[in-house]
Amino acid sequence: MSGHGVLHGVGVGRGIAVGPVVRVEPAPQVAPDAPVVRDGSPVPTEDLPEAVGEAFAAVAAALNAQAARATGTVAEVLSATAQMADDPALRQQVLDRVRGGEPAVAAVDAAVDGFATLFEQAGGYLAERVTDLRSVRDRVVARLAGLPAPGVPELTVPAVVVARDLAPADTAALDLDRVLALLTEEGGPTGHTAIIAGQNGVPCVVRVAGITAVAEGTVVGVDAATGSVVIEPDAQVRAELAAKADRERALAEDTAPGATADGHAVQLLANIGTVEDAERLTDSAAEGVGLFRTEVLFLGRAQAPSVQEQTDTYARVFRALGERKVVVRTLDAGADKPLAFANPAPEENPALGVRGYRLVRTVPELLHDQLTALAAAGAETGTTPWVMAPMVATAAEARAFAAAAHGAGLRRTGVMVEVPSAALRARAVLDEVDFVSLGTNDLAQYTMATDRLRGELTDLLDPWQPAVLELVAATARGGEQTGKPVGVCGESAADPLMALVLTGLGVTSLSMSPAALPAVRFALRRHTLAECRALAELALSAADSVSGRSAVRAAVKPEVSELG
Ligand SMILES: C=C(OP(=O)(O)O)C(=O)O
Ligand SMILES: [Mg+2]
Repeated sequence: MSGHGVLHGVGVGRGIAVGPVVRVEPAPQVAPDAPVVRDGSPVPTEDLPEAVGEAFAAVAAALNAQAARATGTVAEVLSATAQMADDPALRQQVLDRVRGGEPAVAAVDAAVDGFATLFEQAGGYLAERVTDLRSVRDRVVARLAGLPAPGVPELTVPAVVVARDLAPADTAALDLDRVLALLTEEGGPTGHTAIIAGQNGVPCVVRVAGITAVAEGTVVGVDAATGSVVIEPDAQVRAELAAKADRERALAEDTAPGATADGHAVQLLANIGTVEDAERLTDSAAEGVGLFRTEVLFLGRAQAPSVQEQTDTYARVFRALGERKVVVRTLDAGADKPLAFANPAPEENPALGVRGYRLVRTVPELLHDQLTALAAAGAETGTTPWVMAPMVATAAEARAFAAAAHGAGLRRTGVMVEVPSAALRARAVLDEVDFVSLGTNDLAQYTMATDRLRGELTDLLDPWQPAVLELVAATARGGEQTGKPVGVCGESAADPLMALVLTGLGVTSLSMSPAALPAVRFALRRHTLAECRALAELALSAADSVSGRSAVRAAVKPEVSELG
């Protein structure tokens, strides 16, 4: 591909976009004694208190205006931050310090640090608001120093959003309807930002070296399947991208259930996080939902939503899916998805701590209320949800979860296999529940002892690592021995080549971001089960992840290897 240069990163799912870059400005690097600037000139000392007051007021007004134009979670995140900027106690402390002769930026930093410490000590709801406080700090300091406002910009036209990395709160504040693509310099392909982008059908490429140096307004062409970003694509590149987008649309015309060339059924399902995601599936060929990440409903809250609110939300999802299967995952808080009310105390190793199903040890009412709400929503809509727990390590945990779910009136129970111990003991786990679903994002993290949020270790986190595939194979064997379904709902299911390997290993359903379904369906349709088994053998016997993927790529039908 040509243009004024091509940058490469790790693509998430599939999708193509061409559009102008809008940058998420990073937190300003401003010295504590930097001068306060207004209209390009330094503000005299006697006017500093007025300038500081004006900076806080302007930040609050801008956030409120942005909130008023937004809806849902975006509006909530923005107005919570606006309230902080309007807080009289915070402003007073800064003004007192400035009147006492402290430089303005140092005064803002000191007052914010003081409040942040108090909030952190108070824990719970207040601790969660430290992020809002820091974001107010960054905006006020930027304004005082005469720099552009940091954080997520308001999008007036559809654009390609570029950031160093995005926190879940930043992503929540994005108006995804206007985001053509999301590009980050850092971050990892299984981080929450990438996942939210994937679920909303937004093409996303992470770890794009050099992308933050691209100027605002530059037009870029993004191809998530190949992880490439063309700077100022010429007419030929634009035509190639448009043709590729057309091919993707043509693939989507096949809406028959997932199956290999010889008719071996592999259910093709969608990953969702919200009611809106479920509603978008109305016209999709997805055979159902293989992973409903319920924590999105809990994110950014001071307290867990009530049983009634949860029931209403789950019922809306079940109604949107009608007769189709819905696999709901109970709250997976902790580690990469922290929630103040579920994880109040900081942990040294949160990924190895009290997260996922383990929360039942510390806040059992969370699981109890959620199961109650799921059962009520099932009864209200006449559906039988499949309900599974995340981060289960032992058969005993699977048994306890199934008992709790049955006690609440739920009939179909399962667990995620994300920890090597559960994969190695898959048969014993499956003796306790009706199904399992492999979370390959976490399974790779725990198998390879590699933090999934450390983007620079992506090579180790690769689901093509033969060790990870061995554990998938062990889990699938457990499924064959017990005659129970074994799905995959990690990001790896979205890779058409990997989908063939997973099928060959004995996986019975694949769940992914909806945009990835057509290519996976196409790949399956072009290979028999025996061919998938041979591909699985190639991947398992490879020396490493890179040679495994290349060997599989060289062995598949050419029209599938061309998918990228
Ligand atoms: C599907 C998974 O769960 P999450 O990405 O939400 O942790 C996984 O770990 O693969
Ligand atoms: Mg997981």
